[in-house]
Amino acid sequence: MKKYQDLLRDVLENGTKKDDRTGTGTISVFGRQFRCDLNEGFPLLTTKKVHFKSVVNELLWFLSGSTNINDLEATIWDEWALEDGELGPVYGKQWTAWETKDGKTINQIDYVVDLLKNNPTSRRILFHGWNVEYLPDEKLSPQENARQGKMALPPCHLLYQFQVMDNKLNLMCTIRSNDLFLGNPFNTAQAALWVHMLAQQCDLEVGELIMSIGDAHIYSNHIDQVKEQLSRDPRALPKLKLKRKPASIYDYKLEDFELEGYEPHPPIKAPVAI
Ligand SMILES: Nc1nc(=O)c2c([nH]1)NC[C@@H]1CN(c3ccc(C(=O)N[C@@H](CCC(=O)O)C(=O)O)cc3)CN21
Ligand SMILES: O=c1ccn([C@H]2C[C@H](O)[C@@H](COP(=O)(O)O)O2)c(=O)[nH]1
Repeated sequence: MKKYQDLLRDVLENGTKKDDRTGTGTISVFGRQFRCDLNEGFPLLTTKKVHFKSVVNELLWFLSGSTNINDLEATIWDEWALEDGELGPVYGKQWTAWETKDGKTINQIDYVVDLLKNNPTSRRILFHGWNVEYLPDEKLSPQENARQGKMALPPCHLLYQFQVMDNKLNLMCTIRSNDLFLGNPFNTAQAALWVHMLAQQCDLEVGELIMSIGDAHIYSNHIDQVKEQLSRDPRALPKLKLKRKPASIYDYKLEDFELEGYEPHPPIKAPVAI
């Protein structure tokens, strides 16, 4: 993942100091892309160990439609949830049960699977989470927003646009705001998982992943960790093995995902900005 290191260097060299909602402060650039050919390996960082199980768990949790951290086997959302575990209508709700004015719901994932199988030349194969009716008030805390039926946090990875060319499945994932040290490694690996899972379900080959980022930032309390990471040499990317073909996109389990040859540098801890 030299491209990831190049992005970190770009932000350190060209970024601007900026205040932010969390009060932590960032160095930011605006508008960056990097591309990964998924046939060259699975894009999981090797310059620090990323907890792959949490990456998979969070994705399967989104896909289940749950918005409650009690259904998530990871602690990464704890700081934003209400006492009962609720986060308001965040990712899983918008992806699988977007509410309509007649009181019904639309499953955007079903729509994507249907198009990939039945109309793969379409240029409309996408799902997104930016449901303006449920956006939080930035002046209130995540919990206050969730209590009022709003999202605790608005989506960061908000648009997943797929395209099929030469029987290969490509994805452009748009992220409006990206915590490059903690969030980005999860976001990139999950986007790659989407391509692998949908390609398997729809009898396609994996193609290219394009990560397209709006505000790409390094938090002021992640600088030392970033420098440590930049001092490390990237290693060969692991390979992802899907151990079986589940009956549908909703039937994947943690045990279905196996990484071969993941030999990263040690983990690096960093505080999360709330
Ligand atoms: N500031 C901020 N950055 C984020 O990346 C982020 C948010 N807020 N809010 C919502 C979610 C939660 N996400 C998170 C939160 C924490 C970690 C984190 O602490 N990761 C550690 C440990 C991972 C684990 O527990 O398995 C890491 O070293 O990657 C990662 C993503 C991504 N999102
Ligand atoms: O998947 C995610 C979720 C969150 N983030 C980061 C990006 C920002 O640092 C914060 C969100 O704060 P906003 O003020 O709403 O932009 O969380 C991420 O990188 N990836």
